[in-house]
Amino acid sequence: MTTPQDGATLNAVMENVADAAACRIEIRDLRYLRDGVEVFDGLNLTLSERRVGVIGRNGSGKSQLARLIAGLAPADAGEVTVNGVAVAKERLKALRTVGILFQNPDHQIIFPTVGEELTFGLVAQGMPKDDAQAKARRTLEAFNRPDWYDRSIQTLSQGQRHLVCLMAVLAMNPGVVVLDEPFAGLDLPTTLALTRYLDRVAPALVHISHDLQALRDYDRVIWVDQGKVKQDGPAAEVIDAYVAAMTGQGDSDDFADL
Ligand SMILES: Nc1ncnc2c1ncn2[C@@H]1O[C@H](COP(=O)(O)OP(=O)(O)OP(=O)(O)O)[C@@H](O)[C@H]1O
Repeated sequence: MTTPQDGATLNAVMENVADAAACRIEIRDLRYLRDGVEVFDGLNLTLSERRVGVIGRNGSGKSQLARLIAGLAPADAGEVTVNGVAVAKERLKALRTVGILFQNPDHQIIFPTVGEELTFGLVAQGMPKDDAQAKARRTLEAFNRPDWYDRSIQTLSQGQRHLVCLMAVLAMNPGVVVLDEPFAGLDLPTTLALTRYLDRVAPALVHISHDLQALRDYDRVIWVDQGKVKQDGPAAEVIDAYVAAMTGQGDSDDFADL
């Protein structure tokens, strides 16, 4: 990947970037069932740090938490608000408040060209189409990809598709970006480049990952286990406790609780 613009230039193009200090996620008495399976029963969390990591075993509830914070699923009881917006109910406001990146860009990209993909999110936010197209072009320029506007998604590599998703999300200027393992399967330089982009311009990040190293410098890490917060605190402390516990479990060759 080629070098992006510096953070100040990116911020200027992203426009109206939310103040990181004002970003706040409130999860109150959250109950959530997925196809009859109880994923959360009374979860409470307040997140106001700039970089929050979420870790936990397969099936512990991390992706469902990401969907709930992004407002993509309604809670069965309780509420999730991001910067005061009830994200599942106030969908238009939620699109301006929180963005999400999934593991597989092909689950996120809908349109055949890069320009259409970036324009779509902005129009969904309520921007007139001409303005949205102009902003899509400005965003591509900020990421040193001005020639990608008419580029077919099919001609892009997996890493490049991730970059399209990232640009589409950041063009919408969300205060909070939720990352649901978006870099799994990418090579190290691509992962580092995408992470650097995010670090420069995303006001607040909630990053779900099995890559514990990527979260070591975060302000806070939450270990989720069977839909509950098992440990919550400084990154190094929580990650070390998690590794110690998982190393013990890994010795047992038991998949029963997966
Ligand atoms: N589409 C679905 N239908 C029914 N149950 C689901 C669905 N998706 C997830 N679940 C259940 O919800 C629970 C939490 O799953 P979730 O995907 O949030 O786990 P995760 O922590 O993200 O796991 P992984 O690390 O494997 O991605 C699991 O018990 C899972 O079986």
